[in-house]
Amino acid sequence: MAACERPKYRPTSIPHRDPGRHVLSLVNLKKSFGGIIATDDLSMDFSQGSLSAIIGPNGAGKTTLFNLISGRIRPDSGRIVFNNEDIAGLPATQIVHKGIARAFQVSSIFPTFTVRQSFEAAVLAKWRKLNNLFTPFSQMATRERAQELMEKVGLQHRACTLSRHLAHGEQKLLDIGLALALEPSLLLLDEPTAGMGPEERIDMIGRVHALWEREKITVIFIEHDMDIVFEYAQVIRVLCYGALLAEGTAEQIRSNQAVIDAYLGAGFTEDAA
Ligand SMILES: Nc1ncnc2c1ncn2[C@@H]1O[C@H](COP(=O)(O)OP(=O)(O)OP(=O)(O)O)[C@@H](O)[C@H]1O
Repeated sequence: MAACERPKYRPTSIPHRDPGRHVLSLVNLKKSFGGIIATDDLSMDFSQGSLSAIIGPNGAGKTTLFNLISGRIRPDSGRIVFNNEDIAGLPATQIVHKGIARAFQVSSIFPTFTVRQSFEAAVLAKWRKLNNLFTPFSQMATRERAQELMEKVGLQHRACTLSRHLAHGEQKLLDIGLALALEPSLLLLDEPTAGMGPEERIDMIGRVHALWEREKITVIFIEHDMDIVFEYAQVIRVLCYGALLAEGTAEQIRSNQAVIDAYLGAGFTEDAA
């Protein structure tokens, strides 16, 4: 892939405008680390119930963007409007409470738990947040909810397996399932197919797509696999040096000259044909 050069124009073209209700809007969001501008005056809107991808070269600011939305880091300036409320700078725990969950390596929190125990712990954590410490919880209800979540991500056959003994793809499913236990309306997925072979990737993104359809939640995923992005994302946003280079449908992004120049590379259109 071609190296990303700082965009001279910004953004070159935004042919796509999503007409749906915006569940999340980023307004002039900025974040720097010393002299590095990781998020460069980003503004973008995410429609409720959409499945969209964030792409861009290494160092483009994708992870930083997820860190900002999920409250892991605070922006220098700008707004993150979620369900009409500015959540910029709120602590991560409060943001989860408001309905944004991020699936990443949570399984490592429960390495000595079985899959069922991990789900039960996540369900209890969610319910404890909603009630007070002394609210009695039915073991049956916890078990049923954990079972439901395991089935949602297709891990019910691994209920008695220790989390750390799961295969790589199964760990990812556990991460996603544990994020779903938080009952989010917006789910952030950080490279759901990373480290997988071609067949496993298709299987994983197929599961993510099925979940998105069934749960009717908004999903934003970071992904490097262009075949997956172009096949599954309704809207694709391309970052380059922290700025929005372009946004649009697969067709629009594929043929966007600025994206080809900065990210996809000149050979891409011929390869795709
Ligand atoms: N905590 C930090 N301290 C200093 N610099 C950081 C920090 N986090 C990110 N950066 C820098 O900000 C820029 C954006 O990084 P980020 O990880 O968001 O990019 P990315 O698009 O997710 O990259 P990749 O695809 O490699 O994961 C990079 O130059 C990175 O080195």
